[in-house]
Amino acid sequence: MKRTDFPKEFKFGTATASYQIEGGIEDRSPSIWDEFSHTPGKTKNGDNGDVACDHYHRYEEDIEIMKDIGVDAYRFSISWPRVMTDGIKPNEKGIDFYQKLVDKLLENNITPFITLYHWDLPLYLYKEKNGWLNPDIANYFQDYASLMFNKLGDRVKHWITLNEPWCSAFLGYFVGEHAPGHKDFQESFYVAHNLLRSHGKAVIAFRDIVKDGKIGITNVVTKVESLSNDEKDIQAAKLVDQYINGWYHDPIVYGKYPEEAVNSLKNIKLDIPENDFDIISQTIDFFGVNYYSRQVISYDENHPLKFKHAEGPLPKTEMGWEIYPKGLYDKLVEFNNKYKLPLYITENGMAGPDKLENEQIHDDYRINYIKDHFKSTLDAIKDGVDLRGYFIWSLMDNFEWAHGYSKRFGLVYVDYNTQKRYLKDSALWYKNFLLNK
Ligand SMILES: OC[C@@H]1[C@@H](O)[C@H](O)[C@@H](O)c2[nH]c(CCc3ccccc3)c[n+]21
Repeated sequence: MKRTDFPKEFKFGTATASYQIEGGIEDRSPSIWDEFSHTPGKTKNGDNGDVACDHYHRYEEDIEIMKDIGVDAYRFSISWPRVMTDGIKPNEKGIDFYQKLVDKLLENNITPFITLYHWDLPLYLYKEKNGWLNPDIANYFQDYASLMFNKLGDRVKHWITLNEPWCSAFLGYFVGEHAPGHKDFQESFYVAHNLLRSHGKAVIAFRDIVKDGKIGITNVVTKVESLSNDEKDIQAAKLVDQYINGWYHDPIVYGKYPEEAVNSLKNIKLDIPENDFDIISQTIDFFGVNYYSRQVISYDENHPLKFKHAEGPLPKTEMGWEIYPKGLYDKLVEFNNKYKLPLYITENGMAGPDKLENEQIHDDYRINYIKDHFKSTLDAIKDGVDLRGYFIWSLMDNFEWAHGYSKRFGLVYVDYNTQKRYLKDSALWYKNFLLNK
């Protein structure tokens, strides 16, 4: 498989997120992830993003590395608390950082794709305004989005409103594994709804400000399969697919939540003002798909959503996620048929047992993972999927949320003691692939 097997305009890239790589906390106000990671017991080894990959001070070097690898595009997120103090007052120093970042990318012919929200909500908005639980958060988000569109929209034409609202709502407000660490089932549905309303308000602003731009939303897209042919397991898997995938895609395209999932939530209040879906279902230009693996589901009476995860038999990554490239093909074809929107794979990659030896990292497992998922991508394109790009997660090893720095997803290895970067064999492979070798 060669690069020229893909459409000429297809964009190959790599991706990161602000809290996971920037550090530079001295020049920004705090986010919910600063408070969460500094709370004992919340992250592995008490790791936090205070320094991370020190990208805030090393962004020029990191762009040089991307140039060397030869990527067409780079997906990164803006730190809301960096560009607006407490999420409210524009901070010119923070805005200036992203101005320089964008200009340096463009100088190197790397197309910027900006994610407005990749989980680092300004702490003030959480503490004083109740964060995503407050319907008014959509106005704060629209103000933030408008500021960024006005400041960067002349040069940045590809925007993603939210990264994985499912994670923000479910992991942040029900499971409690992510910031702000709530464990309230009902809250997680209010949060999901306010995230979608915020998305819609940002799209409305975008249409006024960046008339020649493209905007979408990225969600985790997981292939959900039933553990058995037992009717209960099949039904449980179908509902999980609706809770994770449908819940964040159907309202945007169809203007309503998935019916069976709604009906299954007997004791969940979803008292929704009628025009909310008019806001949420603003036309978008693409869906971003973050694909990593599948979930094997069986029925479980004791779970509020009546399901439990089953251990699949396939080889797994360091995250314990099965390696399942067929799932990517299946979801791309399904989404293409169901939503009829252009798609970007905004994240795909793996955490590996990466070891630095003689300034090299031999990650053949990651090369094979990427090749297998590229193959699924090419098969989907050949079968008619309107797929426009693929961003490998991640450019470099970084802060992996509750796992801290214990999980390495990068094409580039980061020695956190020295902040030195080392291209892994997978980065060298990607470089040759992009040269069509
Ligand atoms: O876990 C690898 C990456 C994160 O580093 C990204 O920030 C995030 O966008 C992202 N999403 C997923 C799939 C959903 C998921 C997120 C966190 C934990 C478990 C599953 C994997 N990843």
